Amino acid sequence: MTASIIDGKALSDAVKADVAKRVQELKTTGIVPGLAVVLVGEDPASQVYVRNKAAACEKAGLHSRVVRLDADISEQELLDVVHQLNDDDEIDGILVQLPLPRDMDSARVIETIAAAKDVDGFHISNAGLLMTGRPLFRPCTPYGIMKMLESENVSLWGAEAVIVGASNIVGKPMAMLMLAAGATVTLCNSKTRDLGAQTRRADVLVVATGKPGMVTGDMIKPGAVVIDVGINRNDDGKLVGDVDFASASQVAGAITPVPGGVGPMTIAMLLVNTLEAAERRAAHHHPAPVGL
Ligand SMILES: Nc1nc(=O)c2c([nH]1)NC[C@@H]1CN(c3ccc(C(=O)N[C@@H](CCC(=O)O)C(=O)O)cc3)C=[N+]21
Repeated sequence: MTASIIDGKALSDAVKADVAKRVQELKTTGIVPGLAVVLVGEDPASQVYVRNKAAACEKAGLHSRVVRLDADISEQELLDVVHQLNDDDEIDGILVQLPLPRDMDSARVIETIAAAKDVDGFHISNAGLLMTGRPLFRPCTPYGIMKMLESENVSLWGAEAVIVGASNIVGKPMAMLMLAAGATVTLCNSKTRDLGAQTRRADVLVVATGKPGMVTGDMIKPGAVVIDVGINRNDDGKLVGDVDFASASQVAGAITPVPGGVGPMTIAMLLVNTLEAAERRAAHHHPAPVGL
């Protein structure tokens, strides 16, 4: 069998075109959605992502602001910047690029972002809302994966979903979204005893470990849908996922490529979340009557 390739780039373009349309509608009410991206330090990979996010905002008509801070800034200075953005009426969404340098307490920084502006969905309030079935912001990567499965008509109702990697930003929220969609969810981690025995049960397999080539074709059930969240740069500078694409695509029914799979969807869903934050602001916004 040769898997069909799930085109995340094409779907992300469609999602962003829809966002652009809704942004134009919102602008007729006088509201422009605004995203602030805070980048601490000069990690080259982070620079690329931040540039891509700003470009995507511009193209869809959102206002974006990149706040660049020195790597040696104190945690308190970073918290002050976050407070200012919380109070800034032009900003609907705040994203602090992770990982933060050195000894900074990223949990403390994330908990300082106003939950209503936490378009990453990483704040404990948003994690709790998601877990209890009334999400405000869904974390962008798992949200994008749900969109991809929906667009491929993959039903999760009663399906076996196996997730490899239990991070707060991908694995755990992914499990919550798939559970809510009716899947029986298995969440594996680095201690899982026989990983292949778990992954071979999956109708839908999500791999988010940060280890290139971790999942190979022999670990996949024939015909399964395989979602590769990994973005690793190998020795010759090429981007590769956490799944060994060559062997996996011989067994899977459908698979996401790297690049051009999950990554572009993550950015598209960031725009969706920012738009929705602005739409909620519009719903609460009551301009003073003319003449008063
Ligand atoms: N607070 C926070 N929120 C994030 O969402 C966040 C973050 N921190 N830190 C870093 C990671 C990484 N991330 C990516 C998004 C898109 C692509 C993407 O579009 N990738 C392209 C390739 C880009 C390239 O060529 O390098 C693709 O897969 O096709 C990659 C990586 C968001 N992150």
